[in-house]
Amino acid sequence: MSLKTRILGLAATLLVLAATASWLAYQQLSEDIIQRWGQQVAEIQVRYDSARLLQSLEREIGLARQMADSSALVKWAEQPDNKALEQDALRQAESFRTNFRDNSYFLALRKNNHYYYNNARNEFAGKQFRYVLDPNKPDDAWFFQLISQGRDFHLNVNPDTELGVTKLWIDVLMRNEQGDIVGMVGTGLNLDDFLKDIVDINQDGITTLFVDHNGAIQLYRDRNYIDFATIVKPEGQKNTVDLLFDEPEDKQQILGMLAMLKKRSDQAGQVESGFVTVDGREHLAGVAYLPAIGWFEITLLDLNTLVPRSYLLPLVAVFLVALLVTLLLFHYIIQSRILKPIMGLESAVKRVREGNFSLPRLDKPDNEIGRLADHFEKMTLSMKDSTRELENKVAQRTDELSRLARIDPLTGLKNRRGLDELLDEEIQRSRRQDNRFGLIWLDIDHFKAINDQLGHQAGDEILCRVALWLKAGVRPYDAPGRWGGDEFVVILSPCDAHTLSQIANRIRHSVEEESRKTGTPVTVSVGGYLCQPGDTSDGILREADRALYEAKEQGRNRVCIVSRNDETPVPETEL
Ligand SMILES: Nc1nc2c(ncn2[C@@H]2O[C@H](COP(=O)(O)OP(=O)(O)OP(=O)(O)O)[C@@H](O)[C@H]2O)c(=O)[nH]1
Repeated sequence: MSLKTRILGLAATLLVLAATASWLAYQQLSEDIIQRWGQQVAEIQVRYDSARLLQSLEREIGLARQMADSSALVKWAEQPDNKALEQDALRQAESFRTNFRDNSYFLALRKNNHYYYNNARNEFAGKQFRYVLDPNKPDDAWFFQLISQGRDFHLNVNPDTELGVTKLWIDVLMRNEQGDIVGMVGTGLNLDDFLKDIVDINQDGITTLFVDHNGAIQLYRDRNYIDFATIVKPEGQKNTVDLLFDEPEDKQQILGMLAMLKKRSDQAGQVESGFVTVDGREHLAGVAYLPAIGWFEITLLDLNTLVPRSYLLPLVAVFLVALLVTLLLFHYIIQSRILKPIMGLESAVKRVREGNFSLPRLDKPDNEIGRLADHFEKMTLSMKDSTRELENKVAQRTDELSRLARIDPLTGLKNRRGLDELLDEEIQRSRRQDNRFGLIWLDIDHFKAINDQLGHQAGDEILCRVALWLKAGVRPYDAPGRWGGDEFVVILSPCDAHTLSQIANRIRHSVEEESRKTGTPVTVSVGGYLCQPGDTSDGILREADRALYEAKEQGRNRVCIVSRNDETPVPETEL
């Protein structure tokens, strides 16, 4: 796998890992933030809603309590048939009516179960006695139930069928000095107005409801859930708060919170919160106990509406785009600073390995790779120089060897190989140009005897001297050479019969004369042949050898020129 593929793979893996980690962190963090925030908001909202309810009710409850404590009312309740007391009491009740927010009151006497009522329109002035409460009538059960429970104060959401209104009733027991219950007074608040003020708040995602100490729903925006006349309903038939939740664990959680808060009712301002599912949506529920009225306030926050996670999505998008840009940048840097220079370097190394020292322009980023490329370039240049130098030396050496291979080391003349090559060239030229050339083959006479008498060293010196005389005796463009032992060959080109004879004789004479001067006289026998176009190398040598043989045969120290049958041998000519 190439480095580029690996780096791209690594970058892609990193991208996926980073994106996954970021997404998980975002999920966790956003949930955490929303939970913390939600819990604080839930607590604030619960306290705020509780305060609003209590603020609305406190004054009414206070007035109802004052009314229940009114001595005129208590006295009359003890003697309900006393008309004077009745007048007094009803006057008193009417004064309370004008103070109640709803400008209405009710008054029920235990002794005769008489129920009195007047409303804002003073509709029942002078006829406040409305009816007699019947213990066997379900609509009147509230009165008897409250007295039997002996709870001094009670809030009751109840439709009054006689009066045709649904109200939130504030019921306060009247007690005489001995503490006996003598009746009940209170006022009612129009439920619709009250719900509008306290519960139907126009805040998206926030639901407020109130439940009584048993968990029965008392104030809720959906009237169908309100547990009207809860006091007279047996347990199990009440619309309790758990009806709002889908999951059994949520129901248990909420009921558990109610129980816990009730237990800690002495600690003011306690709020419990937890996550629940309502209508399939996750909500944060905040619950507070209101000891003043014996109710619980529950606030449900739909967190997805209040703080949709999508709010934070642009953040994730920005992060992902930043990540992508970073990776692209990373890829660009890796590509331009590492991969491209390395690939260039690799192809350069390949070229050099194949013997091509001309490098393309290498990328040299300002890093280790750039420095490596620089070193490689310099190394290649130096290799190129030394290779060229080496090649030159080898060529020189080869030329030298080639020259030496064609030179006789003793005399410095061409050796047999050099003469062979030259002979071939002359044969070619003769054929091409249709001209003739001469070949002289000479041999020192009785050289063996010289060697034997004077020694091999002296023999060598004589060979060298003969070579010098030979060179001096030919034309500058003729080629003398040592064929081997004491035999020499001269190629004369161009040449004719006369020149051949003339030079052959001059050589023979020169060796005889010059050697005499050295004190060691030697003579040579010379054979000559005038080569014709079309002659072969073997034929030429054979003819020259034959001429030399003739010269030897005729007594040595003489020249013998042979020619083809159609030519006359040239007689020896003295110089
Ligand atoms: N000193 C010396 N002697 C050589 C060299 N090469 C060959 N010889 C000797 O040269 C002699 C050649 O003798 P031949 O050509 O056979 O006979 P020759 O004595 O010259 O007699 P003819 O040629 O018949 O006149 C031999 O004794 C070789 O040993 C050499 O390089 N140096």
